[in-house]
Amino acid sequence: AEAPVQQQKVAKPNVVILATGGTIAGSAASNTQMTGYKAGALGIDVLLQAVPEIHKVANVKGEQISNIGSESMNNKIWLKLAKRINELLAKPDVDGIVITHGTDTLEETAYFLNLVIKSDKPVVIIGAMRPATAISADGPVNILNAVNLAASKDAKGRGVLIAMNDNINGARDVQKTNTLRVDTFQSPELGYLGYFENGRPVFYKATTRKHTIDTEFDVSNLNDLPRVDIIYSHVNDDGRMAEAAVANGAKGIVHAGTGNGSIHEAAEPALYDAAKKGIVVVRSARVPNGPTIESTAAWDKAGFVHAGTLNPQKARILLQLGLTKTNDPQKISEMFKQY
Ligand SMILES: NC(=O)C[C@H](N)C(=O)O
Repeated sequence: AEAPVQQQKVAKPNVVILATGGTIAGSAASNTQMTGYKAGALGIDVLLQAVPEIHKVANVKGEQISNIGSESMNNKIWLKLAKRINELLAKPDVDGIVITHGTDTLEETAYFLNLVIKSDKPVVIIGAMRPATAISADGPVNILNAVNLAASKDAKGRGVLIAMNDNINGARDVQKTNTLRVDTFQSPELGYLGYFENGRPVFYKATTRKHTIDTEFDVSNLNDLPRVDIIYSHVNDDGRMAEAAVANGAKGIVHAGTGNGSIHEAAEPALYDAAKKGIVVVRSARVPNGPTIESTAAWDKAGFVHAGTLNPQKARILLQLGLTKTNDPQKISEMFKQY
């Protein structure tokens, strides 16, 4: 008689979900209420109970890092989150991470982690536009897709990924593009990296910009990040906001300029003064698409750095991390070409 075939049990990947708050953990008085709810009201256990299907895909453990609306995200939670992810991913028995987050600053946290996580294992960040209590809440399917992605070998080495509305976006290029709709996360300039097909992640593209294990940034000894302010330019801009940034101890200024990062002539003197004091000034644009490129104006001669396709809020993060290494504008300019 033939020997019985040994049932080979394939071990499921181990995924840790770190919850930070947001609408995905939001609770409203009724299932038709889509706004005016309390963000960050439900704990990680309640979120995961809504999606028992994740346990077929992976061994899932949840941890609560914070429970806030992401409009109130801060350096302290960022550093706690990054350090915890680095600690978890250093363990051989952790295969991937999912972070639940509010959508308002999700693109910022994603890019920050993209630059400071020291592992090529998958890190996926998600949120929701409808509270967990809403009819057709988008959180549960985003959680299921995210666990599939974090458990997938294909997601390795691609930087931090955003898994919302059946699309995969990369942390560097993703933006929240709509205040209310569930298809708000797009990479308008450079496009999606892939899609979910029946929950299975399928990649079509990868970023060529450096991230995770290839960056020079290390948060392990940081307890705070340098202050960098964003100044939004407009008609009749007069440079007072730049003066205020300097007076309040900014180490860097991101100027969200008009057009291709243009600066109002009345605001120029305050920014030149800031640069003379050793504050690094980055020119970015308030226009949602297109790069901010070098300029023949006196701006480049004053040492202002141009942000490329990073929007002001992402340029701010790269400048914060750059300033942990140097305050030489030329070296920071090199970083803007690589990351
Ligand atoms: N959809 C959301 O998650 C918005 C919420 N204000 C947050 O960012 O926490």
